[in-house]
Amino acid sequence: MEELNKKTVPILPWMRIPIDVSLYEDCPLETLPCLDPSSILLVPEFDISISVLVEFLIRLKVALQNMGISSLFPVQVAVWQETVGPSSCERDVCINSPTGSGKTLAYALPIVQMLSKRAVRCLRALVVLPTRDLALQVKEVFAAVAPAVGLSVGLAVGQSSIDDEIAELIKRPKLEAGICYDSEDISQELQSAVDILVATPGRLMDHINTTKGFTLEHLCYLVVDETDRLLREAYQAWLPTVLQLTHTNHESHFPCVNTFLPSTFGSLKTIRRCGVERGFKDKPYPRLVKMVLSATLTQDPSKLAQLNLYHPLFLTTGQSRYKLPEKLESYKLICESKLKPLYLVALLQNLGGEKCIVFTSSVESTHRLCTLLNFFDDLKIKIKEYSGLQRQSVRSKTLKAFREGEIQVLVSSDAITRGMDVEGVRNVINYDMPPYIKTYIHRAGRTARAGQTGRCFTLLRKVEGNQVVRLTAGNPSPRTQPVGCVMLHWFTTLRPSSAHQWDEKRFKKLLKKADNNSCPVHPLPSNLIESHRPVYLFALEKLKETVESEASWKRKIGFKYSRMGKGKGINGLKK
Ligand SMILES: Nc1ncnc2c1ncn2[C@@H]1O[C@H](COP(=O)(O)OP(=O)(O)OP(=O)(O)O)[C@@H](O)[C@H]1O
Repeated sequence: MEELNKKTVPILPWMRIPIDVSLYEDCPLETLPCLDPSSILLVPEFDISISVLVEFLIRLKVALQNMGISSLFPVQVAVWQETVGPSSCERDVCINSPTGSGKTLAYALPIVQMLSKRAVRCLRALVVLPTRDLALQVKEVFAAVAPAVGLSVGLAVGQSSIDDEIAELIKRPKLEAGICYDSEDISQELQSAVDILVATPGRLMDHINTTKGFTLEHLCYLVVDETDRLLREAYQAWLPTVLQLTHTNHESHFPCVNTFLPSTFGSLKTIRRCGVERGFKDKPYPRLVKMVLSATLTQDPSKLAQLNLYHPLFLTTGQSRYKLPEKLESYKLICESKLKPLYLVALLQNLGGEKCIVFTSSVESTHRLCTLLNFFDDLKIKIKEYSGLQRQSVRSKTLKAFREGEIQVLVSSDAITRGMDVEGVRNVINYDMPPYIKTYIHRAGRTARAGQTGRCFTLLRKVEGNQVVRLTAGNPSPRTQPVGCVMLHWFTTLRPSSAHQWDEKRFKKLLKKADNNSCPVHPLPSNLIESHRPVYLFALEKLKETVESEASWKRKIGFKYSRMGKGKGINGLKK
């Protein structure tokens, strides 16, 4: 169902009549409707004085300019027009827009603008993202614009202890000396310290279940970013829980919801109060507006049904379902399976130390490949791994160094790089061919962002038929085979089903699902490849020693490598 041909008509009727974002153009901030202070006189429904609002709009524009933004991108203009203004947000919004097209600001700016009219502080916007690094990235965007209009942004991702996080999110009443309040009474007085919360599902559920004073009853906006990824993972039923807690009627649309809600949930269950109490004049029940986004938004009705969307408005770019960034150039390199690392080294040298992300198919091969590459001292490129097997603190440190340019090459598996926005990434290399077009889109989308140019290289294995049969039939154990064979086993996943089909053929089929699918061969000078061969052989020997010593160390400390390696990393992320 997911890998539909690009010409397939969506099943859901509202997806068949989209708003085409490609018909919009960049819009300078000066001419953006409703960001111009004079335009607010046309919209007389505020809880704060007009003069304060005018001041806010001026400050919001300055905040955007301080971010280096002088005009809005097409998707941002389209979402702005559909969400801000007199007919604001009567419908939920689904956005399918290419990687790097500016989806974060597309929802952050309207939310901040709309909430600038609020009179009292309470949690009104919740943004959910699948990973901590992504949540941090999105929080930075909100933090750059929200304070300009007096809004406060919080983060719930488990980066700090739960107590520290609660202290940031909940404002406690000042206790008078000598008076000891009952904790139950205090909960009546507690108030949100933030207007906007950016969260990962796990930590969000912790606060819903246990944090006194944490409530979603005032929520006006729910953003589900990287929707297709979040819908794949149930994460303690976070979505039905949030929808139940924000539902305005006494009748639940989710009759089954109570069956999985934790027992502590009962005391926190709230019926959303009327709008006047929440600081919205003349609107009895400001509806919860949902915004869902992805570069590869699912069209699967059963998956989208989980969101319980209200008259959804579908914004997409162009006719094709899968769209690559306009200035992305795709190239392929075809080589023998056992020479892939050698080609990669030559390619990295060819790219001359430009910022680059190398994608592999698993956390294990990420680790091995990165270890191997670091034996090539001549490369003079700082290379680090970034994978779900690492602790969050290690990952964050690596990402920071990559952002700051101390590291030039990041070797990574898929799970944690979706949505990652690192300035100056000029190249993406698919060391292992992506299995799906969606994977290709999200990997390639780490470059050619925000209208910049970028290149995506894919290494394809030229496997001889008899070689495949020999290897797959024998299934050689890395322990008993000579180094060359061991490496071949480690660096290539030869599946019997693919024995008859070269990567090239499968890759061509995969790319056909995207609009701009031309992918010429990237030539590498053979002398460049050959010049690394002696070090390659040495590096393979060193890698073997390293892997063996790591394995014995893990055995010693009782590390259950096989359990971690099969399907999930230590943080529960799929490989
Ligand atoms: N109007 C703008 N002018 C200039 N730069 C912008 C503008 N809007 C966004 N950007 C920049 O574009 C980059 C990509 O934005 P963003 O991360 O929101 O893309 P995205 O569509 O969410 O991508 P992905 O699908 O990969 O998550 C960011 O570096 C952001 O700062």
